[in-house]
Amino acid sequence: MSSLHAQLQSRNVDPELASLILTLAECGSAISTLVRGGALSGILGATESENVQGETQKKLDVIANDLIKERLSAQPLVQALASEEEDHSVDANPAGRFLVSFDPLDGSSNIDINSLVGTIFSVLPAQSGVSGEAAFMQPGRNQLAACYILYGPATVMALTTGQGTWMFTLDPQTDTFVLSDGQVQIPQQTGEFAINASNQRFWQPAMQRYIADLIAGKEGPRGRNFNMRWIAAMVGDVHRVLSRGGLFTYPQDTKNPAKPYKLRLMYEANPMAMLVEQAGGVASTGYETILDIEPEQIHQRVAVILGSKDEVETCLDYHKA
Ligand SMILES: O=P(O)(O)OC[C@H]1O[C@](O)(COP(=O)(O)O)[C@@H](O)[C@@H]1O
Ligand SMILES: [Mg+2]
Ligand SMILES: [Mg+2]
Repeated sequence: MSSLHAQLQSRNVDPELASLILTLAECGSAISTLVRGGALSGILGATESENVQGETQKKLDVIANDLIKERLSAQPLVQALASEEEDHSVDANPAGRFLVSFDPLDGSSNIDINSLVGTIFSVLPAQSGVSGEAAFMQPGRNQLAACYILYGPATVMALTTGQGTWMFTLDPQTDTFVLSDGQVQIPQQTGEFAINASNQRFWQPAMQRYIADLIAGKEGPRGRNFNMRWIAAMVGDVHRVLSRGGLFTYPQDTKNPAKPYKLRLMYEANPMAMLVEQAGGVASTGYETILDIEPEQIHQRVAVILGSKDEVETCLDYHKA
C-alpha cells in the first residue's frame, strides 16, 4: 500500500508543492477526527454569525476554517489564502510560492444530520509583484493542484497535480492517506444525474428541456431510463461522479434574481473542474469551460455542469439550441 507521501515522490511532484499537499492532508485528517466525534466533539449546530455570502455559519464551518487558516498561515510556502468563510483574502508569508483557496466545510446543511460533508482546496501560483486579492484573479487552468477530502464512512481524498486524478483513503490505524486508485477515469456515458429538482421552475428553458427528457426515460427522446441522486454536498455528488460516472449540475436559476448562481468559482467549481477534467470528464457553465473563466472576485459564483463527457456534451447541445 503506497502512501500519499510516497506517491508524490514517485510521481516527481515539485517537492515544495508536495509539502503543501501534505499539509492539506493533515488538515483533512484533523477535521475528519472532529466530524467522527459528531455531537461529542461539540461541532453540531449554528453560530450567531453570518459569512460574507449572507449565510448563517455553522459551528463546524468556523472550526474547520480556523484550523486550516492557522496551519496554512504557519506554512512558509503559502503567500496568501482565501476562504468561503473569510470576507477577504488573508496574507500569510510574502515569500510564499502558493495561493490557497478553500471551502473549509462543503455541504454545511448536512452536518447536523450526520450526512456527507467535505473540504475543498485549490492551489494557484503566487504572481510576482501582485499581492492581495488581485493575485488570486487567475483562471482555473493555472491551478497547480486541486483536491477534496470527503468525510464519509471512510475519509477519502481526491487529488490532482495535472497528471491525472488519484484517490487516497485515510487509514485510521496509521492516520495516513494510502493510494486507493492511481488513475481515476470517469466513464464517458452514464444513466445517472444530480440536480436539486425543487428548483425546476426557476431553471432556464434549456435546462428544463434537458432534465425533462432525462425524466421522460425510455418512452422519451433519450430512449433510455435515467436515475437521480442528490447528496446536497458538492463534494459527495462529485465523488460519486469520479467513482462511477454521472452528471452533476447546479445551474443558473431565477429563484433569487440577485444571485442567479449557487456555487463559488474559486474554491468549489475550479478545483472540482480540474479533478473532473484530469479524470477524462467535462466541466462547463453551459456556455463556457469553467477552467478558462477569468475570475473577477474571490467569492464570485458560476453555473456548474460537470461529469461524464458524452452526457455533459449532450446537455451542452440543449444549451446551444
Ligand atoms: O441546498 P441545496 O440547494 O441542495 O444546495 C446544495 C449545494 O450547496 C452546497 O452545500 C454549498 O456549499 P457550502 O455548504 O460549502 O456552502 C454545495 O455543497 C451543494 O452542492
Ligand atoms: Mg461548498
Ligand atoms: Mg462551505
